[in-house]
Amino acid sequence: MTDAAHHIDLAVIPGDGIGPEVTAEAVKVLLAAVGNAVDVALTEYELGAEHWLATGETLPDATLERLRSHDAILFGAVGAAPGDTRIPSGLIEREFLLKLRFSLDHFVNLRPSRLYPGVPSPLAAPGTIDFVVVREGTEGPYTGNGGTLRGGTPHEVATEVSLNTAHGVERVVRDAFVRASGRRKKLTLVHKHNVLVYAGHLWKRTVEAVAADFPDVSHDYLHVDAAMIFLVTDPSRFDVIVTDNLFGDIVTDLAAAVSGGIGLAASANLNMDRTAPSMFEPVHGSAPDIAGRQVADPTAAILSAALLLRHLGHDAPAERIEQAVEQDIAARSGARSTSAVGDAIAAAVS
Ligand SMILES: NC(=O)C1=CN([C@@H]2O[C@H](COP(=O)(O)OP(=O)(O)OC[C@H]3O[C@@H](n4cnc5c(N)ncnc54)[C@H](O)[C@@H]3O)[C@@H](O)[C@H]2O)C=CC1
Ligand SMILES: CC(C)CC(=O)C(=O)O
Ligand SMILES: [Mg+2]
Repeated sequence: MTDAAHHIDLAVIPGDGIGPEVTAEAVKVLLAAVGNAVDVALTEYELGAEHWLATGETLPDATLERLRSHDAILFGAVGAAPGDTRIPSGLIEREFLLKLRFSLDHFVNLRPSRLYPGVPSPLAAPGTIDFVVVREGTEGPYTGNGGTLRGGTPHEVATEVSLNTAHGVERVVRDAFVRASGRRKKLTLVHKHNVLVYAGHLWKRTVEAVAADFPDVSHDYLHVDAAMIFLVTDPSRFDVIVTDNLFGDIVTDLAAAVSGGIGLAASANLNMDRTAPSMFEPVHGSAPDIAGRQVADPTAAILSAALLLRHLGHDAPAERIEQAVEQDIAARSGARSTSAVGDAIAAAVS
């Protein structure tokens, strides 16, 4: 057996707000699930809005290089409260989080949605939601191409350019087809090519071209606005959704809401070429409105740890976590603290 079968060199970035609270539970459960079978070396990094306030650092290049040396990164969330005027809006999101995702080439942002048995959904019936969103993670409108001309004047012009490359679109579309092939064999491209014609047509042409290599997978297309109707009225029609960085961000918060809440939604930022560590984090943000009160649901972070273990080839402990989460969710009755949820799931996987 290789050393990778027994050892994980894990970077942990708890971040801001509820990030440290939910990440502590994810680490607790991960360690309990692997037990003595895998030696996990943890290195914690203080990064995020609070760190910037204390030091003026977002993501120094030296820190990025240290992060690059780990097997994987477990991340909580970063960001200040929307009204916090001490921190320029977008600074931490762009100069820490997006810099990290782009630098480590996390081109597949995988966000599974499943309505677990026992979870009350505002809209969907049990068993009707089981799809994954494959969100492009390194391009789109999040690349920071843009600017302001004549800022603050009545003639101000603000741009935010969406970058879509043939290479970037092809690799994520191909990944989505591979995933669809291993699932219910249905891929839906979500975009807005009736208005965003240049990017939209590149995505559509790419899906048509890659589809030829996957004759077992059927594919269709929905404009993003109509897709949101079906996500609410008929989520069972989706198996694999592939979409760009911005649409994927929005689609997956709605997907989380209809499948039991943002506290259950896990994600993986994957470098599928394995040229750098992948990063695992809940879909949600730092939730400043509930931070520090031990009321956040750590399930999304815990399920993200399971995705991490799977990515590194530790399928058995990942499976234990997923089953324990499913049982924990099914048995929920009253309110529990963040750490009580983590304790219960950790006990179940030990
Ligand atoms: N990956 C990341 O680090 C992300 C960071 N952010 C940042 O987080 C900050 C807050 O952003 P918001 O727009 O408020 O989004 P958010 O996802 O942090 O919170 C939205 C709502 O969901 C609730 N919520 C989130 N996670 C929860 C959990 N685990 N359990 C129970 N309730 C939960 C919050 O209390 C809030 O009411 C901002 O600075 C934003 O930029 C937002 C999204 C992702
Ligand atoms: C804060 C953003 C950079 C990202 C985001 O909202 C997300 O990835 O879900
Ligand atoms: Mg988001």
